[in-house]
Amino acid sequence: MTLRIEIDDLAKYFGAIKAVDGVSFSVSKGEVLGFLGPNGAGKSTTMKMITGFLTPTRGTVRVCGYDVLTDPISVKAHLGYLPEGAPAYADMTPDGFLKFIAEIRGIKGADRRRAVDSAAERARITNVMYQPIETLSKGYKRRVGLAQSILHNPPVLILDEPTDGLDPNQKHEVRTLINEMAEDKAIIISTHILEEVHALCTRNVVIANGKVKFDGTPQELESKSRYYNAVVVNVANIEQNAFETFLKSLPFVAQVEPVEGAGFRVYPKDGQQITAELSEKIRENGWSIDALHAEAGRLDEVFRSITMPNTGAKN
Ligand SMILES: Nc1ncnc2c1ncn2[C@@H]1O[C@H](COP(=O)(O)OP(=O)(O)OP(=O)(O)O)[C@@H](O)[C@H]1O
Repeated sequence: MTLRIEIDDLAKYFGAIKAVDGVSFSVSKGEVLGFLGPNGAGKSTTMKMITGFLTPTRGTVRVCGYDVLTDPISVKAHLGYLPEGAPAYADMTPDGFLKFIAEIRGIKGADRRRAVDSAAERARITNVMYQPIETLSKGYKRRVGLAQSILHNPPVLILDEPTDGLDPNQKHEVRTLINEMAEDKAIIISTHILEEVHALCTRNVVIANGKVKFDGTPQELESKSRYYNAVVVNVANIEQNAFETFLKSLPFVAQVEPVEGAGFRVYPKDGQQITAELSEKIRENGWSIDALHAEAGRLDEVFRSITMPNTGAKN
């Protein structure tokens, strides 16, 4: 495992606001770290400190072994950063903007053309290269930002909500691009989208109120949800009260609650998978199943259970 990003006791205070308060984690080559948390948790502030755009109040950041405070130029050379929102320089074309960024990064001559063409191709923007950025759709603007971040083929990528504002097809394309790049880079992405946690991330760090609340795999994260492996089930040819009693009598069921117009939500004992067993028991009774599906976890609900463990949510 090659450590590419090392963050130790990182903090940023804005007056009395502790935006980031003692965050530590590291990211290795081949990892895509999903950096998650509710609004105002401190994600963007952390990313800005990793990329050298904000000076920490306390703590250290090392990128490929270079300290962001003492060696900011080496850090910037080794990382690509997609900030929130759209690129500045709205009156430039993507071609002009990318050439300009290449120039700043010291990429010249034939190398510059090659770097611009390759980044444009990977970010799928070759068809809009000569159109002013301000006239592009939100999705294309986002992809121009992404092209900028990978222009110098950096070993480390920091992407702040890379799929924000994209339609489902564009989201899919950007996720594919990130997956393509994942093998030989260390990547941090911030996101609000649970689907992305599964589609992209090998590991997740959740922060809230500037502190790390969780560091683990996507599966471990999802298991924090009270809906983890819960099943919603409805049958046609049995009276509802009798069906509820039957469900509660099953040995692998912890809890049953009615779902408005859709039967019952069944919570498993010990978070186990119960879909197959449950459908078998129902069929044994000769009832026909109208609906039976595992509950999809919800990221906001997972955040709640991690950050507010005393509200009845699972912890
Ligand atoms: N320049 C600043 N001056 C004062 N407070 C700030 C500044 N930047 C951020 N904050 C505060 O720091 C906290 C963390 O903000 P940050 O933008 O890092 O959160 P976030 O997790 O990225 O949120 P979101 O998901 O909404 O983008 C918030 O309370 C925010 O208001």
